[in-house]
Amino acid sequence: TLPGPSFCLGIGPLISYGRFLWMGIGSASNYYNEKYGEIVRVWIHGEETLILSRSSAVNHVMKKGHYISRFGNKRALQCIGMNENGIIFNNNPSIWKQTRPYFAKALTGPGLRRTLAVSVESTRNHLEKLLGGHNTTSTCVDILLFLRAITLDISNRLFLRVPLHEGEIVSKIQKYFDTWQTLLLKPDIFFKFKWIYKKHEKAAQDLQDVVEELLLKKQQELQEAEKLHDITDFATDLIFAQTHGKLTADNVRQCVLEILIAGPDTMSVSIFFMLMLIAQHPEVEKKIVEEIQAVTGEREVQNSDLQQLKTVESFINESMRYQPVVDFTMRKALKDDVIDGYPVKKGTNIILNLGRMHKVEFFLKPNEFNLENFAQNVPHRYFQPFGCGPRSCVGKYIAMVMMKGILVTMLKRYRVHSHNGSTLENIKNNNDLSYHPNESHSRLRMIFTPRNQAAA
Ligand code: HEM
Repeated sequence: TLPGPSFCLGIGPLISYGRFLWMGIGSASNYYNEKYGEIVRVWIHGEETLILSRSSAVNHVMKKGHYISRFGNKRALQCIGMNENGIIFNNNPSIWKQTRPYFAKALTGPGLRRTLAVSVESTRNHLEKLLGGHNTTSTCVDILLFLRAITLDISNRLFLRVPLHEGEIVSKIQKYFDTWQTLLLKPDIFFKFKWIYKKHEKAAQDLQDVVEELLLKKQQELQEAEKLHDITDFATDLIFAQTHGKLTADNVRQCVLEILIAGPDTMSVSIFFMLMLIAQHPEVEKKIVEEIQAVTGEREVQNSDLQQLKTVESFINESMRYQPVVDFTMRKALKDDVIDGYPVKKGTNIILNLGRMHKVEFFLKPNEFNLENFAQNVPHRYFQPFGCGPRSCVGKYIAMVMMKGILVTMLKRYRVHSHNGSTLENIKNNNDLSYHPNESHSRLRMIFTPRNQAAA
């Protein structure tokens, strides 16, 4: 039998579901793995749910073709437009199979090659806009807002290419994410009380409306253009697919929405954690800055440099391992199976607890932030921040390039410090749909000091 709390006349399922709603998905998963081991059976919404943090079990699920669906309340997914639309929580395998290739095309090949230059330019522009006019040695920056604006701008330049109001959209993306996180596992009864979830519905609708407007602008531009631009983009491909009846309008809008939120939801917080780790580990900063200087000198980072930025790469990997933003991923078994000797029924929900997996196996100093953890080659099965197999992160290559472009461009010019003595250990975090700082009470700030002035 599978380890985990006992059924006990239905009390076990009630308690475990309650724990997920109360603690958040990431925290509850860690609680159960810690208490019962690396393979645990609990219940969410009365459905059997496995929480896996043993690498053999996690890799089994990731690689097999019958775990290509996720789970979540259907009403919640309808409310945020993800039900059978888009890609991230599209639980209809045949529609998901139609949409994923559009993402794969945009996030690899020529798009991937342009990413570094676009990331550098966008980061430079934002740094100049925010800090350029200051003569003072240091500037206090609302860091998450800043990083979200950069990641949104990069995504827009790569995938949509229409003028947009960054501040307004960043705030709508955050509210959309909060809605997604709040509703995802709620019981059906919650949706019977419209007055309770009305504000969430509005938050989701607001972002959908903005994306609709952006798509209209894009369609207009395409109609007015005398010939197609040299570089086609994600949005253009989707609009053509809709014109040819291959994708519905709702699906196209949702795909554009998802490619725009993917960066601000994941990378901005990841880079924030990285900047905090740099601020807390001056010896690591020194190594990174020396490497950047040796490889790029006075010029901006280029694609041909990426292979040589080995310390930067180890630093990004170690940061994602030690302080992950995407701590787990959710799947559903579409067939009966056996995982690590345990029988698993079709329909079972699966949580792959990647963050914990990265701390319980293989690494030399699992509970420390230490670049030595990546000093030797790490076999893929022990380190999967983006997942692997058919439902892995389709943006994994582009995400690495964007993070390198943003970090290198910032660190070449600025030293970063935390504000008011905040450290990763003392800022409050939520570990629900993702692991991120709790921003409900105050905004997080960091101090940027120009390197030339810091040296003087
Ligand atoms: C630090 C950055 C990022 C991390 C750690 C991350 C991690 C992940 C993980 C763990 C998954 C689930 C994989 C699975 O179930 O096996 C995922 C899915 C996904 N990611 Fe990322 N991601 C990042 C950035 C991005 C970016 C920049 C994009 C696109 C611009 C992106 C697009 C997606 C999409 C579309 C999916 C859903 C794929 C599907 O369901 O078929 N991600 N990501």
